[in-house]
Amino acid sequence: MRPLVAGNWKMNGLRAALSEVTTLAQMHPTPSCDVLICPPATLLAPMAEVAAGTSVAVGGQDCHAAASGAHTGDIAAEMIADAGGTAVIVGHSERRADHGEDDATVRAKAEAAIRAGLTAIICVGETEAERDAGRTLDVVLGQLAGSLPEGSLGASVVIAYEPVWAIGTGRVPELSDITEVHDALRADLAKHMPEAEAALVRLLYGGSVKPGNAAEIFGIENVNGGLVGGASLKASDFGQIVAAAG
Ligand SMILES: O=C(CO)COP(=O)(O)O
Repeated sequence: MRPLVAGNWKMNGLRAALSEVTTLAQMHPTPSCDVLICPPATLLAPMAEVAAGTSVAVGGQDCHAAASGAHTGDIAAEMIADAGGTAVIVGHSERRADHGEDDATVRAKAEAAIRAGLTAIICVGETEAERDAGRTLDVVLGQLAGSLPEGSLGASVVIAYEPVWAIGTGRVPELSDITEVHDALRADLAKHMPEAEAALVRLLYGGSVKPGNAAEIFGIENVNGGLVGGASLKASDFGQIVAAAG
């Protein structure tokens, strides 16, 4: 399966940062993975213009479930597509925590993404307390069951496993722990869609992915790429991570 290496810029990036995309595309004109950057909404359209015709695709970090309407401050999946985006992250733990998004909300957003023709990158992941209580698989598989739209096709969804305690902390699970969760996700997907579709779903790992650890993480069988935060902001770092997926 062709890996996907996605960068989540979170609430970082002014227009001057668009040059990072040009640099990244020059570093990797023909990467052996799909490359995606999800900038803040203000940069979606200009980044899509800069990235047009290059190896870099552009996506959103969140969308509303509705296609339009009285939802001040929100953006619709259709708007992301209209701005030139091809994917959107939904259910990131920062959205779940900061905005009280539950699985049903995340599912509705994923449905909206698919409706708009975007790839829905659905995030799941346990907190440190949940891991310490031995509940990692319960939590992650529960979020998967609750957040995945009914009848999803494998190519239209991506699952990102992001342990909350590994995000922005420099702490990464043992490779055996990542393996366990990704194997469980892969097996569980077949309960939610036909096996041929489940086999097409890419499973990303996210949480403190850096140039120095990307190759070993991407080497795990059911890890099909990464969702990268801090290390996606600079092409010099992100380009190394893209290379590690090759
Ligand atoms: O949350 C993440 C990506 O969505 C991971 O962030 P970091 O790579 O900064 O840990």
